[in-house]
Amino acid sequence: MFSKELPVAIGADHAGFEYKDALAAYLRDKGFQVKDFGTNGPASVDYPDFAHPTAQSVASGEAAFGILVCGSANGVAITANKHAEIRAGLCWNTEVASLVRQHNDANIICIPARFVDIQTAISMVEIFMATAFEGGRHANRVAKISCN
Ligand SMILES: O=C(CO)[C@H](O)[C@H](O)[C@H](O)COP(=O)(O)O
Repeated sequence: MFSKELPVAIGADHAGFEYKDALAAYLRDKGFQVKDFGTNGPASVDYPDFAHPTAQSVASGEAAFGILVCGSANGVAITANKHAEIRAGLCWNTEVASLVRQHNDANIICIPARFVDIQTAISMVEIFMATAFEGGRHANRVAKISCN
């Protein structure tokens, strides 16, 4: 459902960088371009410093969609959703990863690295990428999300 013409934007803090790197390698193997906003090591960092540029890349249309990873995924989700054009959903299994596309037209998936294994993370990204927004009644709801 997402064009390979545009890169995938991906970012993480120190709790998520290993998952970020594994997901980036998976996506490149599948022929996607990846724009990696870091971080790139275990040194403690602040998740907004990585979530904001990732979200901006999606919001600007530079990236097709985004992936954000931190320990619980709450920090990166809260940060990304500060961008008016972003609908960032926290996902912990493949059913939720499908629903966040079907019902919420999410453009960023947020993954809790300390609470899911890497295979689940990869499977969630696969489902997220392959699932279309259902529109209909959901479009009316999504249209009401923005409050500014
Ligand atoms: O923002 C978060 C909490 O929702 C993320 O999970 C961070 O990764 C976490 O806060 C980092 O915690 P740490 O103790 O500094 O590693």
